Amino acid sequence: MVMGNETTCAGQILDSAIWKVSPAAKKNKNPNLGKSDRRSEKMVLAQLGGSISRALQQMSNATIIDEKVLNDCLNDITRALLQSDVQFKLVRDMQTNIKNIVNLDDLAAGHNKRRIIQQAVFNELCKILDPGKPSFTPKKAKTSVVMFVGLQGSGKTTTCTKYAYYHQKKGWKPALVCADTFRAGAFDQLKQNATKAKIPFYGSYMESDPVKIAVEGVDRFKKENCDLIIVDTSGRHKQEAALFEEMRQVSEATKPDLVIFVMDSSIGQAAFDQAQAFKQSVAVGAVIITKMDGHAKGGGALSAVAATKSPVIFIGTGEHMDEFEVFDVKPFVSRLLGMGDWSGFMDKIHEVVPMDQQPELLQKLSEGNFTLRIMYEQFQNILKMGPIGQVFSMLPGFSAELMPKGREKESQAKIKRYMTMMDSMTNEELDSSNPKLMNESRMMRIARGSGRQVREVMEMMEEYKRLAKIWSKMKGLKIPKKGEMSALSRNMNAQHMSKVLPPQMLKQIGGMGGLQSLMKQMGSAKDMMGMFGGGDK
Ligand SMILES: Nc1nc2c(ncn2[C@@H]2O[C@H](COP(=O)(O)OP(=O)(O)OP(=O)(O)O)[C@@H](O)[C@H]2O)c(=O)[nH]1
Repeated sequence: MVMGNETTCAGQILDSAIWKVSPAAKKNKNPNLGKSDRRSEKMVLAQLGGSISRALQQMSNATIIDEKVLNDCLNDITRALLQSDVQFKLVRDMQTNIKNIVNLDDLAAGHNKRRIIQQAVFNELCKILDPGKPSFTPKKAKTSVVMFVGLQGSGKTTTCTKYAYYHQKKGWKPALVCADTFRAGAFDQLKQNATKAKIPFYGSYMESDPVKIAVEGVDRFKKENCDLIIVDTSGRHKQEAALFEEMRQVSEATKPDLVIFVMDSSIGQAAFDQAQAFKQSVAVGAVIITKMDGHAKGGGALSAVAATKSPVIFIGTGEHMDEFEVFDVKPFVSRLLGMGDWSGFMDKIHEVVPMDQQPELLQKLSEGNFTLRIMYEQFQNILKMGPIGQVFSMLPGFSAELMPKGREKESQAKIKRYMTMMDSMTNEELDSSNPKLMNESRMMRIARGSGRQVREVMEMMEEYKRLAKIWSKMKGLKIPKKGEMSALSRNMNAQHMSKVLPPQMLKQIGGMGGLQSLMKQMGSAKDMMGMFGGGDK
């Protein structure tokens, strides 16, 4: 037996975001997303979200909404879902439900049609993704055994380590048991991952009985008071009886508190059957979808939930240990439909802008006094936020589709270029909010100092002026403290927001009327709050 050594168990951004997306949004040509968008769910289903948004837009453009227009719209949505690998039956049920919910008389009476149907689609997608009961949640300092199951190559072993690492960072004492005796190299892989993350592990090169290893490992770590014992199991290339029998035996012997089914997001229509087959052998209680960073259409996630009646709890968004995200249904669906996620966005600001800079920044934001230094600091913050598209997609009205592949990288490179030029500025230049200070000779000096063209310095100044203009519109805006979503909605009125939002975004929301009703709903309806990330936390 081989045991791992027990080591020490181991705004402004808002407006800059708006600016940056605008040129890309205008183009809106390439909905495909690539590796650079690795992070996350909101990117993965961008195409689906885009198709649904388009269907809704087309419908709301129609002068009269009759049964035919509604049917056409629902057919487009259905097609988009099927193309994204959502199971046929789920899609058909969803269509029927929406038809039952949406009242044509309401639509005819001039209510905001797009929002009514969007809300119905939103609710239906949430219903599919939310099985109604949360999965077992392990408790810190109380031993839990969690068993991972899934086909070979689904990302199971990687995900076990990510799951352990995620909890370890939160102060848990996790441990990994390798009960995969089928794939040569599985133990080495787990050992390597575990060592890197300083997580104790248990496994064997010699023993061929997975049940024996699993039991020994679990016992060992129980004695060592580990609070999260994770059992990695074998996989097979395809669903076969021997695998399911083995899963059943390991489960019976280790009595896991939770069985997590790991599924590769790219398996498409096979998702439903595969998930169901595992559920029939062991008591699957939660699902983790991996490789959401790839080109998967992602609809399989919906099918897996439906098949196992278990929630998706995390998603894998890359090969690295920390490319792992908690999965939340409502923000996921709202971003999918291009509805944005305000609380996520605000939380991101609070997460990224250092605490000591926050009051000052918010003060400046409300004063509308925008200097090049502020721009520099905010560029730093934006770069820290990760892919810019991730921030954009949190804005209401923006679907990730508006941030096509390639533009993001370009935007990041541009920001870095601007920062290099600003490094060659004097304090006086950085702290002035008067663009006239930047005369020709200063620009030439900056270009020389940073090894860039004068033309590029001029371009940066144009960008600065545009940003400063948006900032001036943010004057007086009160930004809520972390998690204070309802305060945000109270403090921002539609008038204010309509000035700040780029025109095409405003159009997407449904013009001033759409924005007003959106903000009203944000302030009152609890459900809508959920739509934007769950409301106050
Ligand atoms: N891009 C990406 N790759 C992933 C992700 N999760 C896992 N992988 C990769 O997928 C491949 C298979 O992952 P493993 O963890 O070995 O798969 P497994 O399901 O444990 O395979 P078996 O042990 O044979 O059952 C590896 O190359 C991983 O790095 C993810 O979220 N994104």
